[in-house]
Amino acid sequence: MSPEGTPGPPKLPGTMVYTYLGPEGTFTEAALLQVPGADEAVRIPSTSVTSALEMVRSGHANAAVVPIENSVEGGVSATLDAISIGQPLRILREILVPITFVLAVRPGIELDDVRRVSTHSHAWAQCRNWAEMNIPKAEYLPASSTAAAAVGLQDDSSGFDAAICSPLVASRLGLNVVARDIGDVSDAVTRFILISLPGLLPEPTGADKTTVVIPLPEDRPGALMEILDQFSTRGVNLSRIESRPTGAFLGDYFFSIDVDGHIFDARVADALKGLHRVSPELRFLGSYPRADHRRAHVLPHTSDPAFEAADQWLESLING
Ligand SMILES: O=C(O)C(=O)C[C@]1(C(=O)O)C=C[C@@H](O)C=C1
Repeated sequence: MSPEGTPGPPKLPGTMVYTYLGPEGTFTEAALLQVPGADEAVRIPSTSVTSALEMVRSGHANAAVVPIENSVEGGVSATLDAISIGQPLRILREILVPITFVLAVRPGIELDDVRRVSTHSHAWAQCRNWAEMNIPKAEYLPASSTAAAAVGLQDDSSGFDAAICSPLVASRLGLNVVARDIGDVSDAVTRFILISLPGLLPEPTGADKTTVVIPLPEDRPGALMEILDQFSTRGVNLSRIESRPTGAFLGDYFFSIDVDGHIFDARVADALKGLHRVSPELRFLGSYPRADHRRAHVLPHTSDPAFEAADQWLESLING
C-alpha cells in the first residue's frame, strides 16, 4: 500500500513511475512534464512533499518532483527538511518553472466580496502585497497546493470563496477568474528537483550543481567559517546557502548548500573531503545539470589539471 492508503502503482517493467506534489494542475506537475518521457510515464499525485518522498523511499515510485526554491520567497522548508533526514535520496536534475497566479472565485462572487482566500503558503507569500491592496478584508486559509485550493473552490464545504492558483488549472476547471498576474514580482520562478534513491550519478556537463546538507558541529567556535573555507580555498562558488533548525534542540542547525560544479570536478571532490573532516555527518544530495546551463567560472589554480599536477608533485616528493 502507498502512504495514502491506496494500492501501490503497478510496477510495469520498463515503465517509469513518477510522483509529484498534486493534485493535477500544480506548478509541480508542470515541472514534471518538462522531464523527458514523463508525459508517457505513470504520474501519481501525492498530497504533500513528505508523502511524495515516501513513495520513492518505499519503492512505489521511481522518482519524485518537488519544489525546492522560489525566486521571491526563497527555500521551500518542507522539501529542505524532508530531504535532509531519513533514508538518503539523490537529486537527478532541476527544473525551472515561471510562476504566474490568478485569483479565481466562486460563481456570483466579485473581487470586493472576497472574505476567505486559500492557496499554498508559498503562493500566498508571493501575492501578499497584491492581496493587501485588492482584497484587504480577506482572511487567508492555507492549502496543500495551489491546485488543491482551486479544486476546493468547487466544494461547497471548503469554507473559502476565492483561490490563488495557476491560470492553467483555473481554465481546466472552468473557474471564474477575476484577476490575472497577481504575483508581487511579475517574473517569479520556482525551482523544482527530480529526486530518486541513490544510484548512478548524472554525467558532468560543465554546467552542474552539487547539493549538500552539513550539520553545524556543536560548540565549535568558527565552525561555519571552517565550512565556508572548504569551498573558498578550492574556488568553489556557492549558489545557495540556508540554515534550517534540526528540530533536536534550540540552536541546533544544519546548512543546506548548492555549489557550482560536479562531484567529478577535482575542486568539488576535494572540498567535500575537507567538509567530511569538519562535519563527518554531511549528506551528499547529488550532482546534476543546471537548468540554466550556466557554466562554472573555474580559476586556473582550481582546475582539474592544477589538482592533477599537485597530486603528481606530491607523489614525486614521496617516491624520490
Ligand atoms: O502549489 C503548487 O502548485 C506547487 O506546485 C507548490 C509551489 C511551492 O511550493 O512553491 C510551487 C510553485 C509556486 O511557487 C507556489 C507553490
